[in-house]
Amino acid sequence: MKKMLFIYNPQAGKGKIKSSLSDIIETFVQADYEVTIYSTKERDDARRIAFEKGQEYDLVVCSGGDGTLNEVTSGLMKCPHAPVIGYLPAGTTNDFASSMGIPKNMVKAAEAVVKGEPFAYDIGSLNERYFTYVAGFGVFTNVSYETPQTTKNLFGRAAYILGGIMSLATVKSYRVRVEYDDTVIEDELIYGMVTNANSVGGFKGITGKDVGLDDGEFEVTLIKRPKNIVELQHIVNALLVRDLGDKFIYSFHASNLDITCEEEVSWTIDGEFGGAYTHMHLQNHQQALSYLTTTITDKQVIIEEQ
Ligand SMILES: Nc1ncnc2c1ncn2[C@@H]1O[C@H](COP(=O)(O)OP(=O)(O)OP(=O)(O)O)[C@@H](O)[C@H]1O
Repeated sequence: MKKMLFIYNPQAGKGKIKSSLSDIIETFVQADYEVTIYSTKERDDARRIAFEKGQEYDLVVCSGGDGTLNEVTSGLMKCPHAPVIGYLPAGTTNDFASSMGIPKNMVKAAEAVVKGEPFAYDIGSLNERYFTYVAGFGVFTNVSYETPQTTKNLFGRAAYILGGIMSLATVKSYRVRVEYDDTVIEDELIYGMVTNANSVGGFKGITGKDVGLDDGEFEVTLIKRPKNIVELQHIVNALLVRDLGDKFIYSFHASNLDITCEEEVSWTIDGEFGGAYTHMHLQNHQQALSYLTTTITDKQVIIEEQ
């Protein structure tokens, strides 16, 4: 029998897993897995258990929101021989699941795990921290982690959007130097996003075209500081129509980038607080971990509406 470690966050997404837990376990058992179950009790539990125990299993499946997925990813990135990963999304926005075509229904996601093929996916790092699909700073980025879990659970996705609008009232900017390949950008920015995803904050297509989840490159989106409300409105409109070629937006691909700023820049990583730094090195670890999916094959990315 193949051995599976199943790590789940019972609190994620209004405790969504509770009603389907027995169907999920049955799906795994019917597929001949010997399942060890770990229910997380607090922050960092999922990272620790994935790091300490992950290598003893053929497969690690995790269930939770982006925070739990980030913890399992971070734990397994420290393992010399990481097993394949399965993911059952239970959070609020589930951007990673959208990008990977993983069903939002948890039992269907469990079926996709047992039927799925491994897809070798790029993992990012920001200094010492790993991220699965997004590292960002500036306006919009506090939306997720400054929204308390209870509020997220009550209002779900609307809380993310509302938080974004509220934070526009006090737009903070950062004078930064960004270096990648042979290019240097020095500018005042209100927002920066380094992604390996098709969907961020529940918005599909916001990271640009030609997104390869296994190509060793991030998509980078930087937004310049608007001088007045008209320019701000112009930027919001450009984002709504996904016009990343706008004059206020830098949009490019890079494998590595260095960002420096005289003041500390607070980051969000996969929707949780990711630390504050003056020197930031972002690196793409190409195809570092494999995730099971039924919808991405032969390096072709198919985006499915669910
Ligand atoms: N039993 C628990 N009680 C409270 N918090 C937990 C528990 N287990 C894990 N956590 C922490 O809760 C945080 C948020 O969890 P997660 O992201 O999985 O769910 P979510 O917030 O509902 O989803 P999303 O972030 O996609 O909205 C994680 O950082 C995780 O470490």
